Amino acid sequence: MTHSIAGLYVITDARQPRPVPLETAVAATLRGGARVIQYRDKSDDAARRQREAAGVAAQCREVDACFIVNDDVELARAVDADGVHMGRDDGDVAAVRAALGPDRWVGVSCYGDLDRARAAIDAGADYLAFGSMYPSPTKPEAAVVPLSIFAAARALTDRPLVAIGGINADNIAEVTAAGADAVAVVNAVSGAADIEAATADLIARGFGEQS
Ligand SMILES: Cc1ncc(COP(=O)(O)OP(=O)(O)O)c(N)n1
Ligand SMILES: Cc1ncsc1CCOP(=O)(O)O
Ligand SMILES: [Mg+2]
Repeated sequence: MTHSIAGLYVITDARQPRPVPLETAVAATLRGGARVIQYRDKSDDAARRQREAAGVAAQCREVDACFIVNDDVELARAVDADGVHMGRDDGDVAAVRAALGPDRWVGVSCYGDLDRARAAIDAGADYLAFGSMYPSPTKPEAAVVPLSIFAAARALTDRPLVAIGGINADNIAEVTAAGADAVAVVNAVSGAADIEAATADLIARGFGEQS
């Protein structure tokens, strides 16, 4: 497995029409220092998804950033992504692990559920995501999970732990202090007037200066 799941983990904005062209937004967040990018698009426009994911994959490859595809293992394989992220509605983790082989990341959403985390580990997950940590502007229906989930999850595994949901410049430091290895954001980056500066600011506040 190449790359690491650590630091700021930027998820692309699924809104259509896009407020900022996807390529422009990804280029800015990479310039700001993000080195984990997830392509997240909830539409059924397969041609656009394929085209966009291939474009983001190429942008990530240029700077050796890790590229993850949300939900869709076939798309991840088609664009030679570094991994896939799976939630509760996205299929069987063990089957995805087998389909992707040992060299690509399989990330699994555990929400606030440690039983789900145990099952994900047993099924071969490489990293575990927890959240929503705060009310999320992107997913307002998501239940909020206490910060103590990271200490509890750390007792289960050494795998990277990712925090997601409502994380911004004001609260990212308390999430990393609670034990998250990586912090996934949508709105704190894609909703910013200056995506490059917002990315650099989140990294500095959450992780200190990254090289
Ligand atoms: C890093 C990361 N963590 C959690 C999620 C959420 O996955 P899921 O619950 O499947 O919800 P959708 O993103 O598919 O709406 C994620 N995408 N990435
Ligand atoms: C996909 C997802 N899953 C839980 S919250 C969330 C959205 C995160 O977006 P934001 O960083 O804008 O709250
Ligand atoms: Mg999903």
